[in-house]
Amino acid sequence: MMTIDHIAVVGAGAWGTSLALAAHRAGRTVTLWGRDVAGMAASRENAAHLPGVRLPEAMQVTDRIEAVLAADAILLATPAQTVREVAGRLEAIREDTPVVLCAKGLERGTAKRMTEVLAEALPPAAPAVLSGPSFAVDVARGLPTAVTIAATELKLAMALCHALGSASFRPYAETDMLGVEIGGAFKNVLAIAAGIVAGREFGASASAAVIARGFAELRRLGEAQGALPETLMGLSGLGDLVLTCSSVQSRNFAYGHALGSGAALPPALAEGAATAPVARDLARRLGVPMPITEAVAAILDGTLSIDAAAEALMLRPLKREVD
Ligand SMILES: NC(=O)C1=CN([C@@H]2O[C@H](COP(=O)(O)OP(=O)(O)OC[C@H]3O[C@@H](n4cnc5c(N)ncnc54)[C@H](OP(=O)(O)O)[C@@H]3O)[C@@H](O)[C@H]2O)C=CC1
Ligand SMILES: O=C(CO)COP(=O)(O)O
Repeated sequence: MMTIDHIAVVGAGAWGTSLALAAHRAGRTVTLWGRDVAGMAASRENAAHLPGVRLPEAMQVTDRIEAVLAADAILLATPAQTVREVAGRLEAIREDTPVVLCAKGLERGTAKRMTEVLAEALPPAAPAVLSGPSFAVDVARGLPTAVTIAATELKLAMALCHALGSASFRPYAETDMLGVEIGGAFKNVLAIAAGIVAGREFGASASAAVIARGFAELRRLGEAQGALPETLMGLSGLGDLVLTCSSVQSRNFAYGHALGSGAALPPALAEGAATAPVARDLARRLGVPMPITEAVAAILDGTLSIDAAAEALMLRPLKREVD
């Protein structure tokens, strides 16, 4: 079996730092790269994103991209809209170096998935995707977490699972990269919808309806592109949807909650805000009905009020549930 000993993580935000800790706990040699990490390297703490979590001395924290290039596998954990630029900086990697995409989003402007972006920006990479219900702070603290790692070749996905798995971090291998990517990107849009529902105090029944009908949209969008239903019902689809639609710990949910309650929008990253209009346009192109996504995109661009969106969703023509 392919052996992965040295793991480099590109992106020293909440997720990149947590994944570096997971790799360290799994016994790997770990390099964490960030663009402004001198303070973190000295203090052994990511004070901005994971205060109070100590980084082990054995973990190399660096702003030198050359330190990443020799790794056996690279986890790319910067936000979705930066993946093209950041991947481009890795052009000197060895042919077929596994590059694991950890961002959850679609690229603005192109509507491309992260694997499509990587194929264009870094052709020598062997792509993989890591996604699933996993708050960075839970992973950083070593709380039990399960995710999916997908690659076209099962043996690469399995090698990555072996490299990252530990008693607190359990990856499952998968070959349906497309399904895993769609689940991870699209659940953020639905988490904003669920946040809006909670912030506007539409009630617990409405929250459950958004999760179930939102999942119907996720499934339709995924299947229209060839994703497997089992993947969409797995950790990266249904699993992450349930997590982020039910916790204010989710930045996407918190963003929606602020919209719904009229509070100031939080400054933290909410990937779903960029993905919503992209997913809406993609769905229209594919002829897939996605009314909740349409509503979120319209609320975000200011063309529809929350109350008008809720009324329009409730008064859509009555239909069979499974259609
Ligand atoms: N946080 C979580 O619980 C989880 C997050 N994810 C996904 O991981 C991705 C990253 O999220 P997360 O880590 O939480 O976000 P954060 O906001 O915590 O961190 C983003 C990091 O990316 C860095 N960054 C941004 N732009 C660039 C760039 N152009 N070049 C280099 N570095 C850059 C930032 O650097 P700087 O500090 O210098 O600005 C920052 O360190 C998202 O797609 C998210 O959906 C997935 C699962 C869980
Ligand atoms: O993807 C996540 C958990 O699986 C994190 O969600 P947020 O980006 O909404 O915080």
